Amino acid sequence: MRSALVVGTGLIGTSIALALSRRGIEVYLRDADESAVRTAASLGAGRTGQPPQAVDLGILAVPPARIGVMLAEAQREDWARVYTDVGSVKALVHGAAEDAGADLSRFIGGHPLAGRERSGPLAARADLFEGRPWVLTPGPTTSRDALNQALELVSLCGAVPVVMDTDEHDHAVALISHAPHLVAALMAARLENAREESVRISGTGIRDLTRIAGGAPELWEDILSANAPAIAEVLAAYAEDLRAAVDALHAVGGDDAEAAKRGAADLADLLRRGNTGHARIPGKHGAAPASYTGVPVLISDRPGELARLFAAAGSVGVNIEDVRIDHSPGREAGLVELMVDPTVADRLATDLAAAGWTVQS
Ligand SMILES: NC(=O)c1ccc[n+]([C@@H]2O[C@H](COP(=O)([O-])OP(=O)(O)OC[C@H]3O[C@@H](n4cnc5c(N)ncnc54)[C@H](O)[C@@H]3O)[C@@H](O)[C@H]2O)c1
Ligand SMILES: O=C(O)C(=O)C[C@]1(C(=O)O)C=C[C@@H](O)C=C1
Repeated sequence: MRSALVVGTGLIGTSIALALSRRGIEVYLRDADESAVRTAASLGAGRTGQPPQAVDLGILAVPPARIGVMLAEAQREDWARVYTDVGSVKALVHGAAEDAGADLSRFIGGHPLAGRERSGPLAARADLFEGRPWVLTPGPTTSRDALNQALELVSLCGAVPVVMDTDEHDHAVALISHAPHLVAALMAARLENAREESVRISGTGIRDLTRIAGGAPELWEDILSANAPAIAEVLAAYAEDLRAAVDALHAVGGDDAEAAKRGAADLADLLRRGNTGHARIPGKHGAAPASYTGVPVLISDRPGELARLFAAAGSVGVNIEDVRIDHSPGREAGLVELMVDPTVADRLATDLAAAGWTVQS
């Protein structure tokens, strides 16, 4: 691939454009919102303006409901040789593209399973897709050229291609992305009118569980509507489990000793199922989930402090696998947990402490 056009320079489009530009691809940017294009260009994601001729790959990174019609229009105006999209649902996109009269042989559906709870070009990151699954949904008529260009895109973004059919994809994301998003929103919505005294003491648990509830409501309304039946099926299963959990809790808190025992066993069973399900979620690069050890370090709230801490870990040869930051508003310090291989955790704690960092035990 030599050239690409990204339509929709928000979080995902700009992240892709940044990754491609860094790999030397000539990237053109387009968006209905002029300021989004200008911002993306100023970040180094590519150039504004019309490409002089059709580019190798057109990447449609707009909300799912817009993709089908946009593909047909792009093909009529010959923006690119072949196209892919990044929409979070796939059957609707393929159906809408067909209804709009698009040439499906020059299109392959795509969906990177990476994102953030923030929108727009300023939230973009060139490394957003590193090691993440990127689903491709070729149809019966998809050309070899479209498949190859999409595979090259995935590889240039550092992601891992996974081929699926559209229905299989939509059922899978209902379970692992869309229903969880709704539940996160339900949990966060409970805080809307909660007492300030309660919300103030929120810890990392509720923060982790509700992070994605911060996503843009317009985009998520579009995504959820486009995959509604599959999501409703998953929610109905949650509802059964919730009913059982409520019954178990009532029994545990009641006067009947036998019922309380059964209720406790039901709760334990649910929690065990949770452990098993959680353990199945793949870790980085699609590998089996690794268990890392956290090294908690207290840092002051000064610009550059985090970068200095990462550099300190790097200088003693330790790879940081993940990081959690607990930043309490109004405090001058934050707690950073460096997640590392268990075999190097003690050495890292000792070396950081020796270098003057406040490592918590
Ligand atoms: N947010 C995520 O975590 C995530 C992850 C993977 C895939 N996706 C998918 O990526 C796509 C984009 O999501 P995002 O999070 O980048 O959203 P975003 O809101 O950050 O960006 C979308 C951009 O599309 C532009 N746009 C909308 N309609 C347009 C049109 N008709 N013509 C030109 N530009 C138009 C908007 O102005 C905006 O700049 C969606 O299809 C979404 O389902 C999102
Ligand atoms: O990490 C996040 O913030 C996301 O919302 C990412 C996430 C996901 O559910 O994993 C959300 C929607 C996309 O279609 C793909 C990825």
